[in-house]
Amino acid sequence: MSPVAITPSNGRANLMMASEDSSPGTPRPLTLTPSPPVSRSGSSFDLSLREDETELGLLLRTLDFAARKHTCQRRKDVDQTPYINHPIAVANFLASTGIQDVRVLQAAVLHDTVEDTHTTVEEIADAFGVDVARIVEECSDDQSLSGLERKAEQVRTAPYKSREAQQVKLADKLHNLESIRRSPPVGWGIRRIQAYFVWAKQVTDICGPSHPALAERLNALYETAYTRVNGVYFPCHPDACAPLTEAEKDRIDSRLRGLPAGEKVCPKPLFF
Ligand SMILES: Nc1nc2c(ncn2[C@@H]2O[C@H](COP(=O)(O)OP(=O)(O)O)[C@@H](OP(=O)(O)OP(=O)(O)O)[C@H]2O)c(=O)[nH]1
Repeated sequence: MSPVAITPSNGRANLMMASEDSSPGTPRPLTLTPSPPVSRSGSSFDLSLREDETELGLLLRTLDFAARKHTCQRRKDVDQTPYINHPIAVANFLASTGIQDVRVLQAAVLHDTVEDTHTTVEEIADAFGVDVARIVEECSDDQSLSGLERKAEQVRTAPYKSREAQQVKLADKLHNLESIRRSPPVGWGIRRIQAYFVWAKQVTDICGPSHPALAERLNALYETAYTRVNGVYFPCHPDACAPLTEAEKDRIDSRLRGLPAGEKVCPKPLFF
């Protein structure tokens, strides 16, 4: 996705492509100065509340927007969980660890809409204000890059993201990592799981200071997450984990025993 400079204008979005003045074919300039906290951005507090709308109503409108955008999408786990479960869980991690800024919770709910659906940053700014749009933009990978390049970009740009975007990143990674430990994406083997954990730790080590409560949960996970694939037990993070004990193997067995074998996706077609 292209970098977008967002400037507030009468509470409405006024978005300028950062590359507008570049000649065609010129690589787009990358912003490498730390983003100011959203709370100190041009719009001092842009909540985009509609007339008579409460913050709770705004959050529900945001959930409704994200649910529509992700309607046809599923997660990669064996259950093919509805995709919307992920952004809801990310927002819930933040709310349950003390984040009260509704713009951060909205951005968490919306964080994959630009990257994974046809939603634009401008559309989000229009519906929810420039602050939320900017956080979502900061959390969106450039889809024109390869998977490996996107991963490298996340590590490279993490220090320059706003505190709010870093908080969403922490919650996003925590949910993905917990999902992998509980039920790895179909087809993922040991190497891929460990590579994801190693990479995620690089990103979350940088973002950690933005929200110590989540950083602590992530560190606990890196140190204690083990799983089993094709009968082989292993630590999810090859370096951060303590040696695997027999008691831990039993815990893995009992956790995985509850998982479906993958022959039926959930939900079976149920229509109400
Ligand atoms: N753990 C897990 N991940 C799932 C699942 N379903 C979808 N995903 C998404 O898949 C990506 C991780 O898979 P990769 O193989 O590393 O990434 P890629 O498909 O985008 O190349 C994550 O997004 P990402 O944008 O690459 O990473 P992130 O920035 O969201 O962490 C994650 O949000 C699932 O069931 N479990």
